[in-house]
Amino acid sequence: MRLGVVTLFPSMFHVLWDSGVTGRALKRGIVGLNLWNPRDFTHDRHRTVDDRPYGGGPGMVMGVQPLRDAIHAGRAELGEGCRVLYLSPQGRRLDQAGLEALATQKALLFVAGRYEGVDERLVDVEIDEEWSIGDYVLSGGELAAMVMIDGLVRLLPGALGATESAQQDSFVNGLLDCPHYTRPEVIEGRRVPSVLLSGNHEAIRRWRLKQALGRTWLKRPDLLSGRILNLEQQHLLAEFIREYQAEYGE
Ligand SMILES: c1cc(-c2cnc[nH]2)ccn1
Repeated sequence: MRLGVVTLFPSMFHVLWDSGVTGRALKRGIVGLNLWNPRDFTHDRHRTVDDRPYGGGPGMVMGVQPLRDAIHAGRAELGEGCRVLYLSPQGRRLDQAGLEALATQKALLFVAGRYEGVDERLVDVEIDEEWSIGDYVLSGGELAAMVMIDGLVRLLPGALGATESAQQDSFVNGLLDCPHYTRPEVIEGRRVPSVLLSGNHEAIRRWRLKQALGRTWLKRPDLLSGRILNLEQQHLLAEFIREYQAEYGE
C-alpha cells in the first residue's frame, strides 16, 4: 500500500518511521509514505500558504493554489487510482470497519487541513472521502491522519509480529479487550486471577472471552447490539452478568 500526506507540518510524521509497527512496515516496504508540503508549491517571496476568508471573520483558510498543486503532485506520484481523504470533524466517523475498508485500497492520499480549513470548492473537486476521528476540534488534520495511518498499517499483511497480532485480534473481533496481568502476582493486596496461573489454556481462553464480553456489555453495550453471539459467547456473557449482578446488585 502507498500512502501520502499533504501537510504543512511534515516533520510531525517522522515518528512513523522511528518506531513500532509503522517503522518496521516502512523499512520492510510493506507500506510506502510520501509527504507533500503546500509551502513547497508557493511562488511568492513569503511562501504564503494561507488566505483571508471571503465574508470576513476571524482566522484564515488554507490558500488554494499551493494546496491544490500539492494534492495534484501527490495524485501524480500515487497514481490516479489513489483515494484522496480529507480529515475533518465533518467526516465519516472512523472505526475498525472503516480502517478495514480503507486497507483494501492500493493508495491513499491524506489531506491535513490547518487554520479554519480548506476552501469548499477544493473539497468538492479534489476530495474523495472525508473522515473524522471524533467529535472534537484539533489544531489540524495531521494527528487524525497519523491515527488512521497507524490503524491502517496494522492491517497490512506482514505488518504485525506475533505479539501485536494477538492484541489486534482482541480488538478486531469487535469486543473490548480482556484485562491483562503481569508480575508481580500481588499489587497493593490485589492478586492475579487464579485461572491465569492455572496453566489450563482452555480455561484461560474461556475466561478471557468472558471478560471481553462482560466488559463490552458494561462499557460499550452498543458494540453488542445487533451482534449475533454464538452459544459459547451467550453462555459466558450470561454467566458474567449473573456474577456481576450478584456482586453489585444491579
Ligand atoms: C479529524 C480531523 C479533525 C480536525 C481537523 N482540523 C481540526 N480538527 C478533527 C477530528 N477528526
